[in-house]
Amino acid sequence: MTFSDISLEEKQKALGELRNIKEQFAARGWFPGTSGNLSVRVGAFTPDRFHFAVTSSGKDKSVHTPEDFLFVDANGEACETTALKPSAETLIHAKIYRMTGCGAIFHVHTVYNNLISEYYGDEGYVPAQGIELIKGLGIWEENAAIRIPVLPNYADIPSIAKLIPGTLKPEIPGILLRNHGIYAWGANAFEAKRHLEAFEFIFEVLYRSLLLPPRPHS
Ligand SMILES: CSC[C@@H](O)[C@@H](O)C(=O)COP(=O)(O)O
Ligand SMILES: [Zn+2]
Repeated sequence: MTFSDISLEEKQKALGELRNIKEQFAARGWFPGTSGNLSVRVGAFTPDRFHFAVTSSGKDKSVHTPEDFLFVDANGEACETTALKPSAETLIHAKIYRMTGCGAIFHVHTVYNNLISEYYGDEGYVPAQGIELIKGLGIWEENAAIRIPVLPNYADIPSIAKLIPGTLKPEIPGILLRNHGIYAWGANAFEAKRHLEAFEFIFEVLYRSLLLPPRPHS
């Protein structure tokens, strides 16, 4: 399937979803200082051939403009002639699509995901157990213990993308970059948003738990 085979309706639906998500996340303060990026896949998928709409690089994501998104292919190259630059982290999105075949990927920088990724960074994963919102990740096992992968935050994005196949765990729909932010994905925009919200809730619980004083002996 080429990009021009994908219906205009499907492309517009993807852009509408991105616009909605962008507005909601911006209202939560999840895009400080132009950070963060979003993408939604369109059309058919094979690991080597797919297309997605992605945020353009360096924009203020708290306002809507006609230059907010563009379509790219599996190599992160623009599908149409445009002056817009795709997100600097487009290759990370492309690698996650290639590995998972998912339908949407959302990346945000928050204080909680930064602090927790640094706290557990040396282990290479964030452990979590006994938090109800683990179910929001689609993991329904009783008292599930999960490990959320943490990758080093190299300045060279292809070097990060190369680590993804060895790091990504099929049952965990997200990866942290140390002291940077999280990538969360799902089969579609609804699911990717639910996963991202669940991760952020888990990080806040973990962080605040670290601050609780020891319980007095009873
Ligand atoms: C302005 S700090 C954030 C960037 O370095 C980057 O990590 C980021 O998330 C946004 O980059 P962008 O190219 O706008 O998609
Ligand atoms: Zn980032």
